[in-house]
Amino acid sequence: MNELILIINAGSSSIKFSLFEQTAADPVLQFNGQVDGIFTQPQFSAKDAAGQKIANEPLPADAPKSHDTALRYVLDWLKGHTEGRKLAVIGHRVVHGGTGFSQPVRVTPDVIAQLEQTVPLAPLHAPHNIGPMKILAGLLPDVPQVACFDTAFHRTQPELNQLYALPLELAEREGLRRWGFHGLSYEYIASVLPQIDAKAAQGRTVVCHLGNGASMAALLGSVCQLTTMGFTALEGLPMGTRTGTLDPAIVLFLMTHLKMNTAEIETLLYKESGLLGLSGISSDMRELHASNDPRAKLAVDYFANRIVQQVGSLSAALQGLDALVFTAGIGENDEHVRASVCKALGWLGVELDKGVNNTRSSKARRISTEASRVAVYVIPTNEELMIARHATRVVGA
Ligand SMILES: Nc1ncnc2c1ncn2[C@@H]1O[C@H](COP(=O)(O)OP(=O)(O)O)[C@@H](O)[C@H]1O
Ligand SMILES: CC(=O)OP(=O)(O)O
Ligand SMILES: [Mg+2]
Repeated sequence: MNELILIINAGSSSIKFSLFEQTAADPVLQFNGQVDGIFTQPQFSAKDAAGQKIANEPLPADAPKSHDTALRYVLDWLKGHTEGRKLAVIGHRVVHGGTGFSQPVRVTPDVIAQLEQTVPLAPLHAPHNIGPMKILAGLLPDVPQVACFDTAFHRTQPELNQLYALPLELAEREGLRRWGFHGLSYEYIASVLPQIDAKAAQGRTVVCHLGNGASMAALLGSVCQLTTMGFTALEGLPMGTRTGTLDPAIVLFLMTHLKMNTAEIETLLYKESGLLGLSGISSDMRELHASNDPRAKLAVDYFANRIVQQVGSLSAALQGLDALVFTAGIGENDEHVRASVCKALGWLGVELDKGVNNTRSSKARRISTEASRVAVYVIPTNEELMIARHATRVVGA
């Protein structure tokens, strides 16, 4: 029987996992699932390869609410579903590769020590990316682990698009550059685009990764030219609880005028702003659409407006636009956000097919009319498959 590949994609409030079987061709999915609401109401769910729900249960109420508890719950469940099967490799999504990593690497104690330096650069993610590596090294010391980085895909951006206008020596010494994130998602989209739209794959495509964290990337011939996130996953679009781009002088004002300290400002920028801060209601698009409160509408409108502005900026970097792709939680599921973005892009030749846009599906699909000058697609992302491909290659090498 073929060996298995386990993928862990730990987010700020969830741990997603996928189990693949190794084959001579692409890894084949067996199960996937997650524990979400880790700090609120931790809930475990899992699906089989056909997408059927095979588990959906709350974690024990008396267990500590932590990533550690969530990971152990996932591993226990997997044990019962992988009886007698050998695990060949474990792959991890790591949000920030810092200056040290621009390629997937085998996890060693030295790699973990280097990754620990990146915690201040990705406070919502890095601790939860590193934690599972340590737990799994203890539980399964013989299984190799591979770390795959969200920042790696963006190293192709032209130098001008990676720089900040800071003194060059300081920026170089401290790694103050526009790293970019969600690279595994963009890499997956770039890998399937040739089958969906060969012209766009060779041409100019803007991908909108709109999840709880949200960013956009301009791809020329599937190679990244510009992305909206920068030194950290705070720059660019507003997000569930993150501000997106701000005038940095606001931070100085908070420090000098309101006497806020670093921890308070970090909490404000990462956890209390974005859709949650604007609406005062929720970080979740579903709850905002369900609300009649004008502030819920304000938050949704603000989000869509920023996306439209970024399409302008990214299209300028590409000198035109052949295709626009929506992906991740909001991009794949939210027809309202897609419709308002596309409506505002009418001047660019975007024409949405409303019927297709409003039809729910988990498949990749074109949602623009045949006449639309820019082709618009919804393409479900698959960061886990991308990690499985990398992990297999790294341990095979
Ligand atoms: N059916 C839906 N309609 C609108 N938005 C949705 C829907 N399902 C999920 N979302 C949005 O997607 C977000 C989660 O996206 P996801 O890509 O899983 O984020 P992350 O990986 O950053 O946790 C939720 O916070 C919510 O805003
Ligand atoms: C980089 C980032 O924001 O990741 P996520 O969308 O998973 O929070
Ligand atoms: Mg995500």
